[in-house]
Amino acid sequence: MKITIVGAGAVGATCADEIARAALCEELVLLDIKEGLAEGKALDMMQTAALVNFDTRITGYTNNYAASANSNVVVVTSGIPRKPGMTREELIGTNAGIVKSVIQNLLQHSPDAVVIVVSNPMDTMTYLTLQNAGIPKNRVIGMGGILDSARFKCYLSQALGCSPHDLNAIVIGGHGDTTMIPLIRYATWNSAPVSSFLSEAQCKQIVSDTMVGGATLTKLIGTSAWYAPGAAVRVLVESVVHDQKRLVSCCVALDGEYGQKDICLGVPVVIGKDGWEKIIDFQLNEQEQAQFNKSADAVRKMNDILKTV
Ligand SMILES: NC(=O)c1ccc[n+]([C@@H]2O[C@H](COP(=O)([O-])OP(=O)(O)OC[C@H]3O[C@@H](n4cnc5c(N)ncnc54)[C@H](O)[C@@H]3O)[C@@H](O)[C@H]2O)c1
Ligand SMILES: O=C(O)C[C@H](O)C(=O)O
Repeated sequence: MKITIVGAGAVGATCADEIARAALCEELVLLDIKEGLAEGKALDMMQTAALVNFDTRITGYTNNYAASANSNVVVVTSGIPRKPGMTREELIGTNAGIVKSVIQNLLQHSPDAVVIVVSNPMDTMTYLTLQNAGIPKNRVIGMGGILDSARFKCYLSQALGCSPHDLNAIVIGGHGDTTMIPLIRYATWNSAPVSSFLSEAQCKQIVSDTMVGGATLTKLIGTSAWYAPGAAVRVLVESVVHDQKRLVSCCVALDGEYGQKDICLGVPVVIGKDGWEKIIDFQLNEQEQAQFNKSADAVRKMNDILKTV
């Protein structure tokens, strides 16, 4: 098994660390445009192998896509992160060009890979990837909803005073401060609806905290997050590598599902060895469907900007 991660910055390096420690592949390639960065981070991580006991060979390269040849999974984290006060959408002008060229280079050497898109604005970068990759839609997965769902569970566990492991909660829609839809109606504490234990005001607060989860971290840190994003990518990669069929929220191409077409947006999907296998219909109620449609409208507007950048 071979995995390549492009972008050896905060998120890319954390993904590599998580994937190596979980022993998901024999070969892990880290690529960056910045001279020496991927080489250095790969070497640093290899020096943890004897301490944390993994056998993955991690190598780093500057712009050498030949080294990524025949990867089974590729993860795209290259691009700029936002700064406090910015939205993810503001990154489109810089990141669209980066993602487009990175995808072309990657697929030239690994035409059969499953592609995981992380760079922001992620929904639009996933759409851009799908438009340019020329590979089956099931092999293009945007990472966002799985991270947002983990944040949702974090806030729920704090309010309930419970273990996040005992929670089931999912966020669908766009991966944006205003486009995310935490499905509170479906959130359960080991099968019991969380609304049985939390007031309406508490539920509302958790939903709004979840939606701005990334912005809150960006304000605190000065740049965007990497630990939970890296762990979220690892869960997706694990489900592909071990054909686990995990049901998680990911950004995928919709063709009529959830009432939307010609767009990539977060929905519950089953992830297996060939990418996302099927979309699961959670039967949204009228209000949730209206929120989903509004989210799609906003993401579609962002996708339109691709024509001009
Ligand atoms: N989808 C998500 O849930 C999610 C979560 C966290 C971060 N992100 C996004 O991921 C991206 C990376 O965030 P980060 O914190 O790692 O940023 P970072 O600045 O730490 O790292 C980005 C890396 O990309 C590299 N890069 C830039 N252009 C490149 C190119 N053409 N080829 C190869 N490498 C290139 C840079 O040199 C840098 O090392 C940002 O766009 C951020 O918004 C998304
Ligand atoms: O918030 C960001 O800009 C980065 C990422 O999308 C996140 O949710 O952590």
